[in-house]
Amino acid sequence: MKIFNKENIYKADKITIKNQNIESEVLMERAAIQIFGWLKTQLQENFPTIHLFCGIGNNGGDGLALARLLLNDGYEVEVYVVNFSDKRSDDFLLNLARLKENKLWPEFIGENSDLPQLPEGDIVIDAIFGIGLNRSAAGWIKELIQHINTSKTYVIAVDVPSGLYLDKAPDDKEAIVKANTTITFQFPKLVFFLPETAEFAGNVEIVDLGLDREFINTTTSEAFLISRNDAQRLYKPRAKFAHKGDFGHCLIVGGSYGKIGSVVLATKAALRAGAGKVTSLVPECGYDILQSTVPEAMVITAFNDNFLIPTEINFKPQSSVFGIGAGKGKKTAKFLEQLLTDAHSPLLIDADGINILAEHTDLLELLPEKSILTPHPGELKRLLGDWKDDFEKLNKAKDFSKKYKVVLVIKGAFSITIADDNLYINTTGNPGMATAGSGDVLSGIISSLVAQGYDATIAAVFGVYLHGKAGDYAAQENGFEFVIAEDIVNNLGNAYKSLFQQHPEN
Ligand SMILES: NC(=O)C1=CN([C@@H]2O[C@H](COP(=O)(O)OP(=O)(O)OC[C@H]3O[C@@H](n4cnc5c(N)ncnc54)[C@H](OP(=O)(O)O)[C@@H]3O)[C@@H](O)[C@H]2O)[C@@H](O)CC1
Ligand SMILES: [K+]
Repeated sequence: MKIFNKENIYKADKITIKNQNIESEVLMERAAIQIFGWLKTQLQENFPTIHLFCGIGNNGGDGLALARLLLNDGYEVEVYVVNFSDKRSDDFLLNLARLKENKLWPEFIGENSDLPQLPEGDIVIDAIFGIGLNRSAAGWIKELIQHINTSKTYVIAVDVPSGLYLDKAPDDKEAIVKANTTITFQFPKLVFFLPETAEFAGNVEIVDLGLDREFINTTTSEAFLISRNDAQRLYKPRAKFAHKGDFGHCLIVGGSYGKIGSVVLATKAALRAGAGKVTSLVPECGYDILQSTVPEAMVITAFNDNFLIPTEINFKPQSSVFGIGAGKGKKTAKFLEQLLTDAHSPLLIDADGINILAEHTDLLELLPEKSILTPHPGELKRLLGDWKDDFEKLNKAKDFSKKYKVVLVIKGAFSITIADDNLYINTTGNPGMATAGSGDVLSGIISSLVAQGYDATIAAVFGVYLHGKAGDYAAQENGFEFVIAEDIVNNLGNAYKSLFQQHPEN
């Protein structure tokens, strides 16, 4: 699903009005109807008081239209106009008049007004600012936002939590509504998925306004949200007469004394994700462990008991993983250099592999094109240096990916894959996956997909999706705390199957 920037959202709005030959207020009504429908479904037979805070732009107009629909359906509503300017939009004014026709006169809140009481259990609709925010909320508007945030109401933001910019980091986090749910129109917004700002949006619901399909399809976007429909399209079906040679040979290089488990997990994951053959290369201390825990894999060893040293590899894998559990000793770093120099196919570099690259930046030049790096934020910092906010982090990551022609997967609650100037944001996964070995499983999955012939960017995007989905199945069964990395591997089958189920369970 495309994530549009502010300019393209406004364009989509305009083109729809023109092509569908409608007035702009029709889109506002569609927006209000969508939120009304969502609320009604959630509330069922409950009728809490609903407090609607409406600005004077079109976000406020949406709020007023929603207030009318709720009022006419018998809900108890309290409507406040947050009267920060006299530049009221036409559709705001139209909906204000319609509300008055329905005998509801909103209360106007200004600089010296008392703030309304917001009793626990009531609902707040935040329609103060939408995508038109152009500076931080200040003064009494900020106080109102804080009043909403400290209340014990359930807060639903219309389109965007008021005070949150779409295209830059907040300059005052105290001046942003903290929503429980954000119902956003047509397009997901990037800031809802970035670590510093996701908390303001809460649960995100995307509702359709019927905006111009052709414009959406033909307009390019730099960012995408990957949901089930997108993942489904990435899947490569298997031919009936396929044989294991068609699904590639994946090499997993890693491990050191006490850390052979990481290679076991990645090896299993690579096999379960579908690689035709998997060979693991470990120090000798790992030989028995791998042979007995993963009999399906082949094992070769470095001539050293406890850590990896340069070792000759006498076959050409279609993909390789380097770094998991490897440590970053001198000889291990030398081995990475050898692997990079001899590589015939993209490498996936994780964990200590990334730390070695950060310490020996000359090695970066040797990375084969389309290699994949999968850092968590700490490893990314070692690679890129510090950043002041999420936007700077993404820009630095994009520059890095372009410079070295590699795919970056930044791991997190919403993992982000960066390649060719594009961002792909993952939607699967859960806090149960914050557990040892989870990243090793991801490395195995992605590398397995590369071995099977998936393009590196697609392998990363699809692999991250499958990994999260498998983790969701694991957590669904036994709860977040119970999940260990092995459970993620064991649910990969469910993750694949869910792509094509009519009604997936999660
Ligand atoms: N696109 C679509 O498809 C559809 C969009 N729709 C809806 O429209 C929304 C966008 O509406 P919008 O453009 O009128 O902007 P909005 O967010 O209401 O605010 C603008 C006002 O805020 C003001 N202002 C800004 N910052 C401020 C500050 N810190 N402190 C004080 N004032 C500040 C600014 O004033 P100014 O800067 O000019 O002083 C201006 O008056 C969108 O989010 C969605 O809800 C739907 O109706 C249907 C289809
Ligand atoms: K809002």
